[in-house]
Parts: sequence; structure tokens; C-alpha cells
Amino acid sequence: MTLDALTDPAGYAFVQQQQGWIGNGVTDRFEPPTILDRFTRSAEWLSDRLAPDGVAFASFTFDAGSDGSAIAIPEQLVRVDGPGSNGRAELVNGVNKVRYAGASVSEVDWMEAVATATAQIREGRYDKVVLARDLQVWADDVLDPIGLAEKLAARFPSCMTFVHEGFVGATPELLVRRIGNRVESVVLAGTTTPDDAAGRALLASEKDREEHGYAKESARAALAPLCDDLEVDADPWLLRLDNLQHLATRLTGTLREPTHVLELVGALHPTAAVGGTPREVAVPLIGSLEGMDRARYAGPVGVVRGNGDGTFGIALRCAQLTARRARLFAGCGIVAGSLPEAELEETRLKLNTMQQALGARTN
Ligand SMILES: C=C(O[C@@H]1C=C(C(=O)O)C=C[C@H]1O)C(=O)O
Repeated sequence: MTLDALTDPAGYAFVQQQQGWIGNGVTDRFEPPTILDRFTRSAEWLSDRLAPDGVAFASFTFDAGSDGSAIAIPEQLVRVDGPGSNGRAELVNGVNKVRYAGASVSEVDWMEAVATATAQIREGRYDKVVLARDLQVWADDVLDPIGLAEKLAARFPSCMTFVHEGFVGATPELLVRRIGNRVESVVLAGTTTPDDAAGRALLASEKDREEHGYAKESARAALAPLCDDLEVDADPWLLRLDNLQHLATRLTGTLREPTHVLELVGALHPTAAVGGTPREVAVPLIGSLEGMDRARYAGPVGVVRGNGDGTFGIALRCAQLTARRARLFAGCGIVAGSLPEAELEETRLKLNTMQQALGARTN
């Protein structure tokens, strides 16, 4: 299996299309301060610790003010290149009975938060905000991040499957990749079920195109000042996964000056795919509207090279595992035309990604 080399349950992985990195054990670890320039501080910390071809694993909280971000230089680093053997098949298929055990916010309270947001949007206070909710899981046995990641990587090969100290997920959304002076980002916003008819309806939906447009514009505005020739897809296309599909826009450019991947992360995060528009109005409202701390959900997660290259996804379709418990997360973009019950359903579809991997009921 792709993640064969991952043996440390508190370890690290970042793999896409059977390519990527695995880390076991920790040589050096940094908890970035809870301040706005945490990405710059992280790049500084790495600069005298990582060889140019070295790799560190990073996961940041959504909110700069929340504890829990961590960068680790692993003791053992393994390059993943191909499918691997079948060594962990028995673990992947292990049965661990899991149960729902509540949420930070009830479904009805969450729908009310969506209604509050749409009212504020219609009043003209802002254009879009992304609201998320969580789901708690309680299991008979300690939850296995490695087996969970293995399942996700097998079902969602095109996604970035990540493991970071018990935080596990498979995200379809590329926040940024830097290779030399080339930069790439894929913005997602707008979601439906994976069938053809639903895809056509999504492409034609004015509400979803509006929601997508804010996210695309936020990434464009962050990258344009740093790039010479930023190319942005003129129209969104469908990114189809096994259980969902999204409207997607790819941005590619050439850096004007050498810019560390963590500086690019700092410029982009949070895009309006997980934050809101205008960012300075909508993002500060998220905490009180949602009534929970997102922790590392919707934050940047990825790998950094010592030469400043790296790849970061936005941590979506994920769970924080703590022994026999897990916290699952999902959110969706709210615009003027959003309906609370439809948004709740969308979070259910997204939560199902992890519920199915955990072996929980599919709702
Ligand atoms: C917020 C999430 O997903 C984001 C929101 C989307 C939407 O609102 O349609 C689609 C993809 C992601 O950018 C999530 O999966 O939790």
C-alpha cells in the first residue's frame, strides 16, 4: 500500500497519486507562535535546520490565534514513489466499532448560524463566509491514523492524503505548490454529488458560480503581486472525486522574486474557499458564527523543502484523532442565496468522506 513505510502512529505523511513523503519519529519540532507572521517565523526556524533537499511536515491551525500548529523534521524520511506492497492490508480492513458522540454545535443551531450569515450578507455587510461544523466520534479501540490514511489514499488517489500527529485527511484542494520559480494553486468552491446531471447543474448554477468567484478572486489577488505572468482559468471546471464534485479553477504563475513556500502560504491563507469575502470583514466573524475552534481543520497542511519549495493543501475532509476519539470537520461557503437545509446536507456529504473511512454509518 502507498503508506507502507509509515510505521509511527504519531508520524507524518503527505502523498498524492502515490507520490510524496512519509516521516517517522521527530528530530526537531517547532510550534509556531499564535501571531499573524507565524508563516515567516516558521520559515526562519526551518532556515538553519533543514538541508536544501530536506523535508519538514507542517500543519497550521486555521486561526492564527489558536494553539496547535506544528512543524516537524522527521527522524526517518521516506520518499513514496509508487504503490508499495500489501503489507498493511489487514490493518486497513480491521473493524473498529465507532459511534457518533455529539458535536460542538447541534445541527439546528448550525442551520440558524447559516441563516444569520445569509441575513448579514443580504444586509450588505459582506459577500461570502464559510461556516463549518464538527462531529465527535467514539470508538471501541484506539483509532489508527495509518490505516485510515491508507483507506483515504486508495479511495481518493488524486487528493493529498495527509497524516500529521494524528490529524488525518484527504484534501482535494491545493493551496499552493512551489517548484523553483513556478507556483500553482487550485481553488475549489461549489459542491455537488458526483453524477453527470448534478455536475451540469453545478456548472450552470449562478449561486455556485458566485460562491466560486469569491474564492478564485481571493487566490488571484494574493498571488498576482508575487507573480510575473499569473494565468487563471477563465471558467471553472468540474473536479470529480469518488463521492463529490467541485467547481475548480487552476492558477499558475512564475515568481517575480524567490519567495519561500511558507510566505506564499501566508499570502494565500485563508482564501475565500475556507474564509470569506471581504476577508477582513468575514473571517473575524467565523468563530462566533460557528461557535467552535476549527483547530487545524481548514488550515494549511503540507511539506516544505529546505530550498523553499513545497506543497500545501487546505486541510479538508479530515479528522483529528486522539486515542479512541476523533473530531471530524466539514464546512461550506455561504452566500446570499444559501439555504440552511441545503448547506447542512452539503456538510453531511463532506463529513461522510471520513465517516466511511472510519467505518461509521453513512447517515
Ligand atoms: C470547507 C470545505 O470545503 C470547501 C468548500 C467548498 C464549497 O463551499 O462548496 C468546496 C470545496 C472546499 O473549498 C470542507 O470540505 O469542509
